[in-house]
Amino acid sequence: MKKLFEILQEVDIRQIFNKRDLDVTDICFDSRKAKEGSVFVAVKGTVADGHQFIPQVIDAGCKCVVCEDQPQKYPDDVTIVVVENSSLVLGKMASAFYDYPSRQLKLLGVTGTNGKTTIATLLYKMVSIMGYKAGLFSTVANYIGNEKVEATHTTPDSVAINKLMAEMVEAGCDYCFMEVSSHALDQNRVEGLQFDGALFTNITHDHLDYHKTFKAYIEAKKSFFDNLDKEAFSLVNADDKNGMVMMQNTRAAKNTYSLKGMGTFKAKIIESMFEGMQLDIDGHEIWTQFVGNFNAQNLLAVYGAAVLLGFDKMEVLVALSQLKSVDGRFETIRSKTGKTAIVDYAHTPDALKNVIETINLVRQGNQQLITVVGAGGDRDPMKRPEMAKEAVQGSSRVILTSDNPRSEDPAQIVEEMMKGVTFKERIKVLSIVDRKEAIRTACVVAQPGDIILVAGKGHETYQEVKGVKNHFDDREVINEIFNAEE
Ligand SMILES: CC(=O)N[C@H]1[C@@H](OP(=O)(O)OP(=O)(O)OC[C@H]2O[C@@H](n3ccc(=O)[nH]c3=O)[C@H](O)[C@@H]2O)O[C@H](CO)[C@@H](O)[C@@H]1O[C@H](C)C(=O)N[C@@H](C)C(=O)N[C@H](CCC(=O)O)C(=O)O
Ligand SMILES: Nc1ncnc2c1ncn2[C@@H]1O[C@H](COP(=O)(O)OP(=O)(O)OP(=O)(O)O)[C@@H](O)[C@H]1O
Ligand SMILES: N[C@H](CCC[C@H](N)C(=O)O)C(=O)O
Ligand SMILES: [Mg+2]
Repeated sequence: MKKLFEILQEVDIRQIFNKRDLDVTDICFDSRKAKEGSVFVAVKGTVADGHQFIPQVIDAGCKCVVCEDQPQKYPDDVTIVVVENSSLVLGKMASAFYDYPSRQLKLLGVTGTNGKTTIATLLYKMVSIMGYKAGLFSTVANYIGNEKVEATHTTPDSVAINKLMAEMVEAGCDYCFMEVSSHALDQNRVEGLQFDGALFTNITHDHLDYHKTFKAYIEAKKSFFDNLDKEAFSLVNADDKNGMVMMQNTRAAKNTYSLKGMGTFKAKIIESMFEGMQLDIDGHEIWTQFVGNFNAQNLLAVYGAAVLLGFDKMEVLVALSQLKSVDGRFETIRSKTGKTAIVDYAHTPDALKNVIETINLVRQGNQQLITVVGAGGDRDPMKRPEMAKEAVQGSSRVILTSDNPRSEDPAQIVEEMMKGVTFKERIKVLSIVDRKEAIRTACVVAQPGDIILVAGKGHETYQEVKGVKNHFDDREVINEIFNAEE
């Protein structure tokens, strides 16, 4: 429990009505969860406006409301705090309520279209190998040390972040690694957190349904770097054409990583195989259990971030060579008959292109690549034809299927993907809307030695259809089919 004035300490208040020394038991921004003792923060969202629900929360017993527009009527025993921007204030209040946990941890945030989960998870695993306790916020799961906490978002809301981070501090974590999505940046979910470092991977086509323009999408990512303290470090991928843009207005120390040219941290791929690749990182050769140009970039980013966090370079390199692939990212399953399936979370055109290029780099001439891929419903529709185009260009055959259709008709999504396939290319494309059937067909068509890429859902263990999440796991489906093979 805290006093209201304590959690408002770092907040710019425009006006305050009634008393400040109220007891506060929790911070709430959803009227449906408000109770006596809650401070209700009215946030203008993408669908609704929290201000609409102020009468309801007062009825529920709330004695304090933080808002942008002063309500016309409210009882005398309710404190009204008027601020410029409620969602910014929500982050600051949440930090204060939980005793500023981000200031008690070494906190690194990772942003970019692809690679966030991979890099944040590998850093979390790496510092654990080196003997430190760490926390993780990721798409796949959150962790407090070894304790797994289910993730609902890539980056949760600011109250959930601070609550979990306080538990990390309580559990004795020294480090925290966090994926920072563009939605989170746009909605100020990380406001009030003190980052020691920020990392940028890349920016390519995604989420234009939300951000509308690519410029706005870049701006959202860039805001992360604009808001860093001068004691923090930034680390960006210099091989991405918007890498340097991220650091244009930052006060933080500027660092880059690059496989292609100059950079604070540099690496080269020496040899690639299915099982892994030999890398030269900063003049040292190491064997890693990852493949692909993008994974070389990810590993270099992990190395750079760890060094900037103060770890010994040689110790970092040793730990790097011990790291294994992340759940649902380039996960390999082999059949008794010699077929190889790869499950990967590539759900953007760029990720799909990269993963297919990687497979083509290590596949022998006589091995066919059969790609099974779909695109999510209620998400950026513009990426659909692009994803099909990438799949067709790099594969021997393609089966277009359903991902998470959500509220949409999956057959319609497949048709939209089909628009990216030219008439001439159609001969190598099949549409099978049922994902299980699509995977089964790919496995049947494949000959011993062939590779089946099942892309888009990675670690997911459900398929969301019309608001219902049905159990579905690409890896389970593949194992079942492979086990039934003679
Ligand atoms: C589009 C989007 O990002 N929406 C997020 C946003 O909700 P919103 O702005 O739409 O909320 P709203 O419904 O307009 O309501 C506005 C306010 O009124 C309140 N309200 C609403 C109804 C009511 O009865 N009472 C009430 O008080 C709401 O609690 C809210 O404070 O803020 C909520 C709280 O933080 C999020 O849970 C919610 O995530 C939705 C569920 C979501 O699916 N988000 C996805 C797209 C997302 O965030 N994805 C990224 C990953 C993307 C990637 O990189 O791949 C992520 O970080 O997970
Ligand atoms: N550095 C990278 N550049 C491009 N593609 C990548 C990179 N790293 C991983 N990928 C591809 O993108 C997919 C998703 O990777 P990852 O989960 O690490 O990204 P993410 O940024 O966390 O995605 P999300 O926004 O969905 O949380 C991987 O399965 C792989 O195909
Ligand atoms: N974080 C991404 C995940 C997409 C995964 C894909 N399987 C889908 O459901 O579209 C998003 O919300 O756009
Ligand atoms: Mg992620």
